[in-house]
Amino acid sequence: KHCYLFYDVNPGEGFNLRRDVYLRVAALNNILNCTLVLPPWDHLYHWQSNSLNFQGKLPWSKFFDLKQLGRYTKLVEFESFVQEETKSSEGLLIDVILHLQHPTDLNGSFEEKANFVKCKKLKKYWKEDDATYGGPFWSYENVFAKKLKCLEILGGPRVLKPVLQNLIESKSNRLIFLDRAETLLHDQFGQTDYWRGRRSMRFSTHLIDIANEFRKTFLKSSDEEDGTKLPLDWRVESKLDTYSRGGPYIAAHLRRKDFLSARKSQIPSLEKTAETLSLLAKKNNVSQVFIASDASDIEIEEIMGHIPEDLEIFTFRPSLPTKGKILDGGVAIVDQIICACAKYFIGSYESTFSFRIQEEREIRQLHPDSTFNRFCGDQELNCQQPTRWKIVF
Ligand SMILES: C[C@@H]1O[C@H](OP(=O)(O)OP(=O)(O)OC[C@H]2O[C@@H](n3cnc4c(=O)[nH]c(N)nc43)[C@H](O)[C@@H]2O)[C@@H](O)[C@H](O)[C@@H]1O
Repeated sequence: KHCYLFYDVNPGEGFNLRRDVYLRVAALNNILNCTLVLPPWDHLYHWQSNSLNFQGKLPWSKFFDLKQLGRYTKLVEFESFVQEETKSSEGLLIDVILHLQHPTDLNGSFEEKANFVKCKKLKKYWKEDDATYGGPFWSYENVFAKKLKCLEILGGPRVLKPVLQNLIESKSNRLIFLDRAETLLHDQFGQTDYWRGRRSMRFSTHLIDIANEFRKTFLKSSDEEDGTKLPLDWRVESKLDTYSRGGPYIAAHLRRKDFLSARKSQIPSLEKTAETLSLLAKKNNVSQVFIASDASDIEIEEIMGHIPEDLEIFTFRPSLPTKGKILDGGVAIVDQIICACAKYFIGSYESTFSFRIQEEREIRQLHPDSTFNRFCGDQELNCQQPTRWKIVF
């Protein structure tokens, strides 16, 4: 019988870390030859727009191009799967929940391992009756599971494969749910297979169109002129002879909100931000600056107040109807696409949002010097720049 792999991530994690977890699970799915059931997007903590209501139970097609994703791993959207699987309205019964957790006792050894342990204090799952568990399951009510197991794991798909194979082949489990999937590591971060998966994560066409329209209207930028055009099918991408040019603007990802406390010493003041942007625009010989940020309008205005008059600052602020359609998650992706096509990019310290932009720029083959940059805190003396995780084909 064919196996299906479900998963979920610690609820507090943001969109861009989740994208990385997806790659690890997709790599696992590939070596198991199962079908990955894409976990619906639950309302994430960072999706805070007052003008929008509940932004949960979202399919992946809202943000990504399913056809391209499907060229890396076999997959299906959750709702399509449920419709197919449960022809009646009885709900979905998963065979086994595998709750992943970090080993409690490492003894200083970082050897890969996976061991079943007794499940402790898992309040989020409860017994419906002797044979079924209830749980959060992406806010869906009609989903249950037959068994719950806890697995301490240190490692990636390679370590998990035999465990899952055993569950599938010997114990005839067909629907397997990996919870806390962020515990799983990459087998080969930054290698060819990683980049294959990463390149398959093309954004939805409707979001790319919005970003391109913005570039054309405000930034005199287009893929044709900037050399940032990608082939229709990611599988035919290959190394170019020269680096791409990028659009006639510099772009910044300025992470504020919780980073103001979480990364206090590495986040610059608004005045210093403005100073850095002015300098970079001059250095790159451009008069346009695009800012992607979770900053408030007031903070953006303050930056503008410190910028010389010959420099134009742009932010993507969609109309309400557009925002209602693409939601906070879509707005963030449009911001990322615009940053991905700029002549020069500067991001924020250890933000996965910035990391994903850097990857997009590697995929478009812009010069690494124009990509792996970050803002420094006002007091940072030796401001180390981001690691250069360069694309390999
Ligand atoms: C410290 C950690 O940082 C992690 O954040 P970090 O890696 O930056 O990046 P993310 O995990 O994506 O979470 C940040 C979220 O904030 C919004 N956001 C941040 N920057 C922008 C922007 O430039 N434009 C738009 N439109 N939205 C932005 C967006 O919803 C994004 O997914 C968090 O996920 C963790 O929960 C934790 O807080």
